[in-house]
Amino acid sequence: MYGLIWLTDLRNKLGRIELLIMLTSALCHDLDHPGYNNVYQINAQTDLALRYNDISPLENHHCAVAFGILAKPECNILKNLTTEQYKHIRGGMIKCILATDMARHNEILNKFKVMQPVFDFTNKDHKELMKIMVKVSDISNEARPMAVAEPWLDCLLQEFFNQSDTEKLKGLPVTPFMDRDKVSKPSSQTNFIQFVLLPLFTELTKLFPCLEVKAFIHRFSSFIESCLSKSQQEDNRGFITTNSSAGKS
Ligand SMILES: Nc1nc2c(ncn2[C@@H]2O[C@H](COP(=O)(O)O)[C@@H](O)[C@H]2O)c(=O)[nH]1
Ligand SMILES: [Zn+2]
Repeated sequence: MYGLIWLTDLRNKLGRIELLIMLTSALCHDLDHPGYNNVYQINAQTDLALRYNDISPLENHHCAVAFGILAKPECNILKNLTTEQYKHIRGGMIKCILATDMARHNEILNKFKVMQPVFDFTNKDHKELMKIMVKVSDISNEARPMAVAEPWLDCLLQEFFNQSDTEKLKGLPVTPFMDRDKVSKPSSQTNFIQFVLLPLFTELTKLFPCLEVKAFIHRFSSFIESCLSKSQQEDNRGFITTNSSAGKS
């Protein structure tokens, strides 16, 4: 989120309170995540699903935990604000964190698409952008350099497989995109990139064309780096072979 705010120059387009809402939401949006998604929570009738009546149980929980932390005097970064400012920030954070429920992905993206052609940073209704920014920060692991992205992806797949294993064990419906017998790393990622990430990035880059070039250069430079390091390894191997054969002769 911090990087996105800089890349898109949002510091000069939104107010400081909006920036605070986005940064704090991004930081808190997955607090106390149990590693099992909403579908599991609902099917397994967990305490969270019962508490939140099956409505975005996880995101409601992350948000409640965030405000529980903020209520502690030693953690309350909002304590010097006015009641009005606090209410505004709380309302904004609740909207942004609840927007990270992937079941609402299309609803939120479609709303943003509609306002795209007439987007106005000063229009109150166009604060939808803040949700999009939090969502992009949440799911854009794949936009980072491969060396950073891949270990996180491995953790995500481990989390998926753990959930589907538990679903099988408990006789619950098995979430297909988490099933180790049905998905692989490439199949999972090509689908996610094609159907979720690209449509989201496409909309955001219409508003911030600078992202397209920067993201491309970033990806391209890491691709070049990996090619270079591969060719260097090959060179090194060649060097060792030449040397050892020279030694033999
Ligand atoms: N197959 C992939 N799914 C991904 C990836 N990045 C995110 N996601 C999905 O989004 C949710 C985000 O919700 P969260 O509450 O867990 O943050 C996550 O669970 C995945 O379902 C990805 O790179 N590949
Ligand atoms: Zn989440």
